[in-house]
Amino acid sequence: MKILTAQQIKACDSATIGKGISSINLMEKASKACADWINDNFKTTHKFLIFCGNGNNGGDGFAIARMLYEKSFDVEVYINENQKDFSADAKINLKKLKQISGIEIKDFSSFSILKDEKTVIIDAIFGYGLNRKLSGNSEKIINKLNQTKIQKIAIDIPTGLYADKLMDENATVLKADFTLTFQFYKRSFLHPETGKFCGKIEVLNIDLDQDFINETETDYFVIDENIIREIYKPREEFSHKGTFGKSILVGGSYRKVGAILMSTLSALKTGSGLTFTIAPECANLILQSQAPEAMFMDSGEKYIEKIGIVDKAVYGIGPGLGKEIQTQKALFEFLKSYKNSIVIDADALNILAENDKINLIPKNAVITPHPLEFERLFGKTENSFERLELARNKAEELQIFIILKDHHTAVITPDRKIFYNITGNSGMAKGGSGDVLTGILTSLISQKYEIGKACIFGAWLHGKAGDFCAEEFSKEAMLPTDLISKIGKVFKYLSS
Ligand SMILES: NC(=O)C1=CN([C@@H]2O[C@H](COP(=O)(O)OP(=O)(O)OC[C@H]3O[C@@H](n4cnc5c(N)ncnc54)[C@H](OP(=O)(O)O)[C@@H]3O)[C@@H](O)[C@H]2O)[C@H](O)CC1
Ligand SMILES: [K+]
Repeated sequence: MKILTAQQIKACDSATIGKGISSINLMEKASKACADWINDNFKTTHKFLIFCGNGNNGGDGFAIARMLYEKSFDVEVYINENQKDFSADAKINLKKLKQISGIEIKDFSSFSILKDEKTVIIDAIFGYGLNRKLSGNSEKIINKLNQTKIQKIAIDIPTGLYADKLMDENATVLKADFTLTFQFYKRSFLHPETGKFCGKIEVLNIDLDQDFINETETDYFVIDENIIREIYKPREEFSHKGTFGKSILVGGSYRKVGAILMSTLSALKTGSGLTFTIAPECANLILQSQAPEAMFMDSGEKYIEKIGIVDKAVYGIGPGLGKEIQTQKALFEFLKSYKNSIVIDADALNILAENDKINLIPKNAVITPHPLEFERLFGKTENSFERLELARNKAEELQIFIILKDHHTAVITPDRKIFYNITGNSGMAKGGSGDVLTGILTSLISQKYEIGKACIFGAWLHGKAGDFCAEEFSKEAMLPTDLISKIGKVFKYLSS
């Protein structure tokens, strides 16, 4: 799914209006989508306080108020009486509202904080037209609403949040429980500093002009199921284990064998035909007993001393690798002569960063840093937006794929495209999750998925398995090893 900027969405609206639907009818469609969602998710015993701005976000609010009233909800509307004139479409909907005697229209200042959980706040003050930090009455009312401990629904975008960038320093932003947004995710929904204001996001289709959307260039995408179902290749029946590639997982060190075991198991569970693990002798027993399907190639007693090159294989290197000098030398030697596909994670990334050997990362490699590992490799950034721009530059400069792990993991490609993943949850923020991802990615690439597609599919699959785990075990109790056990359920979900 494409992510468009506020400017592009505005242009998309005009293109849609140019195709025959009037702007007021587009607003009616958007507002109806919101009113229908609210009607499906709240009982008529709920009362709605709708706060409206002077632009089209406010216009949505007026129309939603009318529609909820017609659906027998109790509704009150609040406006900023000394704000300047309303937009044309907001004016039309305000006029319609004033003809309904059953709806009171009050000033923001008459709102007082309440506790009644049967009352729900709807924020229709500013949407994608926000172009400066809130001030005056709009800042005051948002602060007041944030102190009100009742449910809040933001229309299109929580007021105070920009669509495409980080908000200003000390900006006031509505903390919503739900965000009902039109047609597209906005980038600010997908970054940690800004996404935390959105609550649960519902993307409502309002049939914007598909030709315009198809023709509009963007570097930003959300990984949705349509993309995944295009990438996923059901397994061929007439095949043999060689058809499904050869994965080599490299890692493990004394007292840190679990990491490479999890990578090995997740590579197996993701369907790799032949799976080998290069690890020190101390890992042999646990690997051979816990992952009998994998073949074990030892290298050193307590830590890896040499990394052999196996032909026509894909390597996943790093989990539990440790940073012994001998291991470091083995890694540098290996990377100097290895020319095939590779996933580099965890300690392998840290070794390269600490020894300033980033130039050893082969072209088309996949690196999977979390923010701290990213910072060690490429330097400090002020925020996640800056970090992503730096990742785009580095992916292009080094011609590599970067999977930047965060609440919403982002896949960055060598041609500077960004694919945000929206599966997964905080239950995955535990040691070992990254090791599972490394196994998944190595396995998919060894099964001849194009590297970029393997990154997108692997990030989505990893998160989807995490969502199944959260459902079954809770976010607190789920473990990375549970993730591995749910990989099969994701494949069954995809083939259903
Ligand atoms: N395709 C869609 O997504 C559709 C969305 N719809 C809704 O339309 C809004 C966007 O409406 P718009 O009128 O462009 O902008 P806003 O309502 O968000 O803002 C209104 C004006 O407010 C001014 N502004 C901006 N920032 C501030 C601020 N901090 N303080 C005060 N005023 C501010 C600005 O005007 P200026 O002239 O003052 O610059 C804004 O223009 C979208 O979010 C949806 O809710 C349509 O209903 C249908 C299609
Ligand atoms: K809003």
